[in-house]
Amino acid sequence: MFNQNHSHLAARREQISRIVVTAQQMRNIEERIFTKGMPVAALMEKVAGLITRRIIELYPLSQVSRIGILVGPGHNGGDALVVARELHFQGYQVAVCSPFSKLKDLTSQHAQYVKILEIPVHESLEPLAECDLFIDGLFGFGLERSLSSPVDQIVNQLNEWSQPVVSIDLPSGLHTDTGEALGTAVQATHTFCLGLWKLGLLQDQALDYVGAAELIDFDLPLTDIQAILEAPKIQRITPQSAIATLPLKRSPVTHKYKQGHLLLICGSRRYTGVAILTGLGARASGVGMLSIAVPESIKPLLSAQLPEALIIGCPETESGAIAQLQLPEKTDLSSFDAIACGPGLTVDAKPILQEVLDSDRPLVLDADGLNILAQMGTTQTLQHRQASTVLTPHAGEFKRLFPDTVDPTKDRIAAVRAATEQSGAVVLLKGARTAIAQADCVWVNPESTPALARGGSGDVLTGLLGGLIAQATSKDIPLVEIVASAAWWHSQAGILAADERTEMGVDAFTLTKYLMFVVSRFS
Ligand SMILES: NC(=O)C1=CN([C@@H]2O[C@H](COP(=O)(O)OP(=O)(O)OC[C@H]3O[C@@H](n4cnc5c(N)ncnc54)[C@H](O)[C@@H]3O)[C@@H](O)[C@H]2O)[C@@H](O)CC1
Ligand SMILES: Nc1ncnc2c1ncn2[C@@H]1O[C@H](COP(=O)(O)OP(=O)(O)O)[C@@H](O)[C@H]1O
Ligand SMILES: [K+]
Repeated sequence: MFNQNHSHLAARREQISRIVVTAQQMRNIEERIFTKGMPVAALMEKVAGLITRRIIELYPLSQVSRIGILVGPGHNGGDALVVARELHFQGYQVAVCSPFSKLKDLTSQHAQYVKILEIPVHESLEPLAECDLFIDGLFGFGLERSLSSPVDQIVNQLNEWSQPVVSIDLPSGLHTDTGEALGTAVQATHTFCLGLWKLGLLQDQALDYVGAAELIDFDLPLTDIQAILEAPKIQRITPQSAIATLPLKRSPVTHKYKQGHLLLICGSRRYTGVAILTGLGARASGVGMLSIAVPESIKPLLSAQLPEALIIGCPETESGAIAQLQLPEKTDLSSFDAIACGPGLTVDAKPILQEVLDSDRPLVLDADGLNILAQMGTTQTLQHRQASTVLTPHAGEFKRLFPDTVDPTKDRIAAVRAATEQSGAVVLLKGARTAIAQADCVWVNPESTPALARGGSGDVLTGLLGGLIAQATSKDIPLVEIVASAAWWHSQAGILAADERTEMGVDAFTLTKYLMFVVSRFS
């Protein structure tokens, strides 16, 4: 019985940790449970109790004694006032900054009560300058417009000070869905996201404000969540979701051709190292057979670095790009389980792209593969493909591929969704929080490291991804999930490498060495 409950809780935790909501969806979920009878005030007590407990764990009285609480007009402010009261009872010296004259009813009642408890309440922030810690309860998902005076000045002042800040639900000022700072926003040390992950916290532009983010689960029933969240669904990649798609178990009687055959087409005389890095990424995927097509003149270099791979030397252009694919005898593109094409090709390799697009194999396009595709016209060109295509642009490549759609620097999730809808491809938009979309399904990689912001780390991803797709062709796993798992694996290797070697120590070659440790750690 105990075990059953335990596994039930673990399953809930996993499900909850994958869900991502917009402000409107969160509002609808909460309304649903309030309509069913959960009192708003009771929920606020519960949530604030959980927040208080976590603050005490992170900032015990032995280290922090004075806490400043910033209170906004809505229920985010209400949460903050309950936290103020509870911290006061726990022995902290609490002071409140409440710059709004009009508060929602419940918030106003809590404001009255903290005054009765003789907790000092100020309209300005200045009297709180000596606090050791701040709790930001100005706005949560109810923020509707840019911060204006005086609250914008309060936020700017707070950001200038050096004390840690815990934001309740979201750093105040951030748009709940796009993560954009509306005018200004609190730069938090910790963000305690309440109930379900808000989309804005997974957008790159929010990351300078969010600090370390964690979810405070307050037991929203899964049935109520599921009743509101219809497709399209946005999900966070978790270790469990990623590991589930990796080709970890092999049949004892398998052989190399059953473990996938990947063709990489990459490199030029100018970009030799790129081809090596892509090859090393593919090697780490565990793919059964690896063939790498490169210009003839760099074949010896590739052979030296990847002795297990079949290196196919191809005729080259004057500039040192692959001029045409020259596959070994009795081999054509249908001999491979997947093709990954693009890193280091240069745009002179244009005829190659047409050839791989015409094949009926799953195809990953990256780097120059994307630049050539953009020249050809993304949507029209991909219309003719018979098999799946995965595009892996960073924001610059994305804009070239999809010039007339949502700007990926404004809303990455909306952008990646529009791109998959337009092109029919699986689109992986690289960044700090890489987003992957196919049809109405979106996955976001919630954890990574800026150590990966370094030339060559994307090439490693292309090889890894190609190798995983080649191995999965006989399995019944949605392609978008394999792509999401590759992004997760790549980031986790970066995190592991950065932990051991600092963020400066993760060059792309080193990254390839850490890939296998991720799987052994999590599986
Ligand atoms: N409903 C509940 O009982 C729960 C509420 N929760 C908390 O409540 C928050 C949402 O509460 P609310 O819907 O009241 O929203 P907020 O507290 O985020 O703020 C909305 C209030 O601010 C005003 N406002 C919006 N933008 C403004 C701006 N730029 N300048 C000045 N005023 C502005 C609105 O008119 C409204 O009164 C969540 O983020 C969370 O902290 C959670 O604790 C979960 C349970
Ligand atoms: N700030 C960051 N945080 C986490 N990951 C990042 C960050 N910046 C870049 N990355 C990751 O590093 C890789 C860079 O790929 P890309 O831009 O194609 O570089 P390259 O072509 O030089 O290999 C991508 O996987 C991307 O998601
Ligand atoms: K807040």
